[in-house]
Amino acid sequence: MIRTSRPPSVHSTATDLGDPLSAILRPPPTETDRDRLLRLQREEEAKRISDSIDEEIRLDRERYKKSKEDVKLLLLGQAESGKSTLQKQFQLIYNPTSLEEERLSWRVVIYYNIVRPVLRILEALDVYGDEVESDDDSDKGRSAQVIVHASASQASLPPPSPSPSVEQRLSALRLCLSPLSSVEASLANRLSDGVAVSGSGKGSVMVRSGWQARAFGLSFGKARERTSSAKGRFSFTGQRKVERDKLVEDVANLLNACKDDIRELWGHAVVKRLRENRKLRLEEWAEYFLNNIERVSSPGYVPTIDDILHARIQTMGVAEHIFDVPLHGRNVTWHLYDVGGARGQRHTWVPYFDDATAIIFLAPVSAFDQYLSEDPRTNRVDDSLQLFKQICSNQLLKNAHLVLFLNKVDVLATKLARGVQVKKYITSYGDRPNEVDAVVGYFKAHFTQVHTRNNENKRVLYTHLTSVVDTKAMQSIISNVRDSIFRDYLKKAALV
Ligand SMILES: Nc1nc2c(ncn2[C@@H]2O[C@H](COP(=O)(O)OP(=O)(O)OP(=O)(O)O)[C@@H](O)[C@H]2O)c(=O)[nH]1
Ligand SMILES: [Mg+2]
Repeated sequence: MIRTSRPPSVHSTATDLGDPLSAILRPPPTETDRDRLLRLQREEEAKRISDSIDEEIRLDRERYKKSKEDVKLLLLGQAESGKSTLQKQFQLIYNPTSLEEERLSWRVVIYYNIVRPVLRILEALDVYGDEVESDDDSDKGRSAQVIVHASASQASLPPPSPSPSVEQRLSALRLCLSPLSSVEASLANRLSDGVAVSGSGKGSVMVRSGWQARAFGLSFGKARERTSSAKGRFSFTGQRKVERDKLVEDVANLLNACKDDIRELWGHAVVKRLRENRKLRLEEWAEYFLNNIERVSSPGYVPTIDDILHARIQTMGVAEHIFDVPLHGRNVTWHLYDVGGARGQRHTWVPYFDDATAIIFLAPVSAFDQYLSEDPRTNRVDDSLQLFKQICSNQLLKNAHLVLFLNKVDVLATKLARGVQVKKYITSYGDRPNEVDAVVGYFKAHFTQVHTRNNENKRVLYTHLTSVVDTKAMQSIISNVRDSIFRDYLKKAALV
C-alpha cells in the first residue's frame, strides 16, 4: 500500500501552520475565484523571472569556465610600434572577410595620412625653404628645370612663367594646396568623433575600437570588438551618415584635383633636400602614401589590404578582437587585446594583466633616431627597453608566455641605406658597423639582457625579427607564435 500526499502547492496550508511567513503568504480565506486567478498569474510570472535569472547565472558560470580556457593575448609596446598592424595581420589570417568588408572605411584614415604630411611639408618649407634654396645655386637651376617640365601638365596651377624661380613655384604650389588645411581638422574630427584626447602628445588622431561602426553606422564582419574606454555605443541617424560620407567624397575630389601638385611637391628638389638633411622628417606611412599618391587619389579608389596595413591611426584604450583559432580539430577562442601605446594610455593595460595567457611585445628597432612625442627627451628605443623591463618584471604577468618582436626591420634598413648613423643617437653603439644585422644584433642583446635580469620564473623569451606590414612573412611568423603559445597552453592544461 502506498501513501500519497496532496500535490504541493506554493501556499501549502497543511505543513506550515507554525511558519509565520507562510501564514502571511497564505491566501485569505475570502479569496474570490478572480483573485485566485490573478494570484496564480502573478506567481507564474515570478517563477518565470526566477527561472530566467537561474538560467542566466548558469550560462554566466559556463561562459566564465569556458573563457578560462580561452587564450588571452596582449599586444604591448610603445606608440607606433606596430600593435594594431599586427592585429590586422591576425585578422587577415583568422577572419579575412571582416578586413575585406572594412576596406572602404579606411579611406578616411588614408586621406588623413596624406593631408597631414602635405601640410607638414608646407610648414617645413615656410621655416627652412629659404635656407635650403640658398644652399646651392646650381641646384636652383636644376629644380627650376624640373618644375618647368612638371608644370606643363598642370591644369590647376597658374600658367608658368617661362622660367619661374623656385620660390615662385613653391608659392604657387602652396596656394594650390591651401584648401587641404581646412579639411585636416574635419577629417580629424570625423575620426575621433569630436573627442579631444590627452596623452598622445602628438596632436594626431586617436580612435577607440569600433571607430568604423561609430563613424559610419556600419558593423563589420564577425570580429567582436569591445573597448575598455568607450563610454557607450554611438548611434548615428541616417542624415548624419550621409553628411559624413559627403565629407569623404569631398576630400576624395579635392585630393584628385590636387594630386599633380602633391606629386610635384613630394618630388621637389627642395623637399628632397629638407628630408636629406633631416630638417623634415616624415613617418613611414606618410612616405608610403605619398609615393602612391596617383593611385590613392584617383576616382573610385578602394584601399587595398596593403594600404590598410600601412594606414596609421592611434589606438585609444584597449580594443578586444576575438578569433577562433583551430587546434587539433577544435577551435580555441583567442582574445587579442590591442592597446594604445602612448604614455598617457598605458594605465589602461593593467586590468588585462592578471589572466593573460601570452604577450607579444613589439619594439620598433628603426626608432633609434626618434624621441617620444609625449616626452621629447626620451629616445624611443630607450623607452622600449624601459617598458620591456616593466613588463618582464610585472608580477601579474609572470606566468604569461613571452614573445618579443623586434619590428620595423624594413624601415631600419631604409634608414641605414640613407646613411643615418646609429652611433649619433645611441652613443654606446660606438664604432660597430652601421648595418642591419649588426644594429639588430645590438638591440637584441639589450632586450635579451633586460629579460635575463628580470626573469624570476625562468621563462623562455621567443624573439622574432619582423616587418609586420609584410603579409607573406607574417603568415609564417604568426603560425610559429601560435604554435608556441599552444604548446605552453596545452602544457598548463595538462597540469590542471
Ligand atoms: N614599414 C613598416 N611600417 C610599419 C611596421 N609596423 C608598423 N608600421 C606602420 O607604423 C604605423 C604605426 O603602426 P600601428 O600598428 O598603428 O602602431 P601601434 O603600436 O598600434 O600604435 P598605438 O596605437 O599608438 O599604440 C602604421 O602606419 C604602420 O603601418 C613595419 O614593420 N614596417
Ligand atoms: Mg594601435
